[in-house]
Amino acid sequence: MNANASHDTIRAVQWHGDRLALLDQRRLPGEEIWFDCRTADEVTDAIRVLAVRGAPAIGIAAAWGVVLAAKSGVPLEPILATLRAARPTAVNLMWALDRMRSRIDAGADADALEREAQAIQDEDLAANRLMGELGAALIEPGSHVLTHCNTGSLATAGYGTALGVIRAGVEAGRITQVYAGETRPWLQGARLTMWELVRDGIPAKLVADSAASHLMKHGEVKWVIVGADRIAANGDTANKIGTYQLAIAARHHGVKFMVVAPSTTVDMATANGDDIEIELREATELLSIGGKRTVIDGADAWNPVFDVTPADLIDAIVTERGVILRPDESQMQAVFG
Ligand SMILES: CSC[C@H]1O[C@H](OP(=O)(O)O)[C@H](O)[C@@H]1O
Repeated sequence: MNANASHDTIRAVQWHGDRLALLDQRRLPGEEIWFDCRTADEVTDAIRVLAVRGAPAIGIAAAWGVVLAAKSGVPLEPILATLRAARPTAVNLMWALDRMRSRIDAGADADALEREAQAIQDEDLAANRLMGELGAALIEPGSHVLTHCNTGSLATAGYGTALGVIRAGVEAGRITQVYAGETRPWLQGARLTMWELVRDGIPAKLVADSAASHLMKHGEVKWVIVGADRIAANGDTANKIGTYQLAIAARHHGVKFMVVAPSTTVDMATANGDDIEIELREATELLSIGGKRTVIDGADAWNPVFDVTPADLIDAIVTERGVILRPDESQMQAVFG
């Protein structure tokens, strides 16, 4: 691994006092294009089109959207509502907006809201580093692991959740090979996770989503390590589409399954995974690749972009508050109740 790992330099969401600079994740890995959001509505649009994506990152971006609105003096109630509706599954978005609202209700001015948004961002980075250590400690030296989607610096304030565990595990010699699933249809794994891992000099191989079970069958991986968008009160976990089938295959093949997410991803107000809204995105995202249509005209598609892994298929949930092994409602209540 490159001693000057670049993960410390990837900050996909950057506040500049009167604008929010975003690294456009639709353009990676071919182009590193930045653009500025100067209004809350521009932040909402950026979240909607996945220019910024990843559960923690969209919560952080939304918090800065509130600051942009407060500085411009527009009424904040409609701004909070519009930001909240940008995407439905990742609870970090609602958590961040609720935290900003509580400061607004307490009379915070624009400067105080700016400090709050900065705190949200800084706390996320600190949580990722702690989770990296906690999760890596579970992994026996010399392990190969499989990850899904992108849960790295691009999806957070930096370092990453599942990818943070992988970074810490590689640094500690506990992980010697990473397999990254391509993550159809938006290709977060192929386009974003491989970009982060190659930049860090971490040994990584891309695998087709459909190759994951075959990989596990041949004993190539010890852990599947993924992020989360919403963890319900019983430990059921919503994450990128394809996660559920990875968990089924992992259990079948005796591979351990780790979910890594900050406490801002835990939603104790949602009883179980059946109650988590799964975002359905446009069929066109499935009917084309890189803007080129790959399916006959007239064809339609069903494009859910998250699924729910039941708690009984999860071996460990790693948060900055600690590790929950074989999560269930009572353990979740003990830590997050
Ligand atoms: C630490 S990112 C968590 C989560 O967010 C991603 O979804 P998306 O790329 O659609 O924003 C993916 O589900 C990650 O696991």
